[in-house]
Amino acid sequence: MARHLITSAIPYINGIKHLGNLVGSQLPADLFARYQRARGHEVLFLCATDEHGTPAELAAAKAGKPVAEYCAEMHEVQARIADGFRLSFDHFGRSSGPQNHRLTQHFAARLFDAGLIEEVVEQQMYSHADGRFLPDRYIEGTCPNCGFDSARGDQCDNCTKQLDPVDLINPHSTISGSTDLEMRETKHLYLRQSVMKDQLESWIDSKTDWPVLTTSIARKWLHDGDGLQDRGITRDLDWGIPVRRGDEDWPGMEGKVFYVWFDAPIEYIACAEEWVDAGKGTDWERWWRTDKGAADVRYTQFMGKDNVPFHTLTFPATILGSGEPWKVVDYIKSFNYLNYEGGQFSTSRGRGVFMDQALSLLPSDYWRWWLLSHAPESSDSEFTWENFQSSVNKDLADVLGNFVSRVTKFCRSKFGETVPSGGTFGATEEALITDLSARVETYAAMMEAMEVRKASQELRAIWVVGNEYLQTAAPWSVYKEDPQAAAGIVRLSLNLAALYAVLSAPFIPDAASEIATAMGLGDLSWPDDVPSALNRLSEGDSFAVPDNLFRKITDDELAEWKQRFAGVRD
Ligand SMILES: Nc1ncnc2c1ncn2[C@@H]1O[C@H](COP(=O)(O)OP(=O)(O)OP(=O)(O)O)[C@@H](O)[C@H]1O
Ligand SMILES: [Zn+2]
Repeated sequence: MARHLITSAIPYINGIKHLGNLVGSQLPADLFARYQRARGHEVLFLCATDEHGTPAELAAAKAGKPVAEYCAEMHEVQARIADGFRLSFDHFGRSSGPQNHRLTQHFAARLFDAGLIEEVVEQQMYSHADGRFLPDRYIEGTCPNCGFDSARGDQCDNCTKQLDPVDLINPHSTISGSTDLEMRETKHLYLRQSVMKDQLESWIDSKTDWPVLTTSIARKWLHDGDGLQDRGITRDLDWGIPVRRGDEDWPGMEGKVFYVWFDAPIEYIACAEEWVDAGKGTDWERWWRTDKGAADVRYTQFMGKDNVPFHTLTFPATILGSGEPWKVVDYIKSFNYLNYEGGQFSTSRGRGVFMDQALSLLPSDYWRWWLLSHAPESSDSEFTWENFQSSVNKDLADVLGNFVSRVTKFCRSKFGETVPSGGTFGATEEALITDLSARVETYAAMMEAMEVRKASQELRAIWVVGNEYLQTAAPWSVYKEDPQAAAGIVRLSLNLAALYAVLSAPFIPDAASEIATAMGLGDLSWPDDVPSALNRLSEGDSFAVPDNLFRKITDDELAEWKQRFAGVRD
């Protein structure tokens, strides 16, 4: 039995996530976790909300709530929606929890002792009207690069250039609108990533099996311009993890907090501690400390491309730089972007379909199937309502749903709701079993490799094979001449339905469990081989005809939804 630690990029707290966020991180991580559990492996699957930083403060201010209260509420909202999508986290934590405070302060102390943190006195924008510094998104102005007039202090949303507040032309405070700003001295901590460049580079070079998307982004940051830059890891903000050196004060850093990108990945570790503190596990270090039992853990991370630099460089620099035996990631599965109807999904602009809205239209399996089978792996992909309708109707309703419905209904009409006896396997059945054996092997290999689209294609092909078999074997015709032979075909087909439940569960867990329940399958453990899997239901076992598993999306619905989601969410 292998041990898999799996983390999804932690979703930011400032709103409900869109379908792009879901398919770029949590959903494929869930697919992999479900698959590894089905294979009998020990899995710890963690996710959390990412709660610090200026966007959280701004969103709370807009909602008229204290930021801590806002985050607590939004965490509950995100947790509930994650449940709705059947995301099978072992724990869904919070980066603002006390565990993460302690660990983040601990790492900062270790890095300081190792000479990897530098104290820098620098100039930052100070607003007289607001009586505070204006980091990141608290300041807006004209982009020096492209001329966009509402570029933020940390980045221009138009040209994506990373900015420093001091770069902005005609800057103003986003709190008060005031332009009465001045440059003031303030002290900040910098993580000396540049010192670790060679170590990080040879570590990245050793990852020859990683997606090119992951390693190419890491290399770009290692080499572009003057090479890997040191990064400011503190901010003049109230909301965040106070800058402390372990449990001691940090002279000169009073009133400052760590930057969100420093503490967010540390939450992957803190979340395991939260999992124990919540009474769900007993030993978190067994997953995270190689000196305390984590040496045999395989750690896989899932994320969208914009998160790659922090996971390939900043976070590894943090944990390697600590000099302590923390588990380092073994594989980073990254994704391109899912776009929406000819443009981008955007939380800030309310563009696209958001997770809560999706669930109000259709059950989660419909979305899970479409999103995973169109995952933006080798390039960006695009959600269109037409494509969604066509995939759902064809793959789920016409292929899988139809197969299960036809075979169970036919059996009930001729043999009743028990698996019929009699009949033998002929050449058609032998060919089917050979074909399926090869396909199931390919499917498993694709799941193992996290080739999400290819795995979905193979699963669909496995469903198609069943339909074709039923079409060729035609038990409804055979029955007229030879009911025994028809019984054999039906028994095999019922077993196929049961096998489909097992194989499909990582993608569409609700439908899979409906099929399994209808077939009287007690467990969804992975088959050792196809021939024995097709004997799981024996003669005389009872089954039920499941309710219509999937319904079709009508043209009227398509038109209505397309229009409803064309604008901007309020
Ligand atoms: N359009 C997209 N397609 C795929 N993955 C995405 C997309 N947008 C964001 N992601 C990924 O979603 C995960 C969660 O993102 P997060 O909550 O930080 O929002 P974000 O990146 O700020 O997105 P947005 O700006 O649209 O809110 C991250 O791993 C991110 O890389
Ligand atoms: Zn710009």
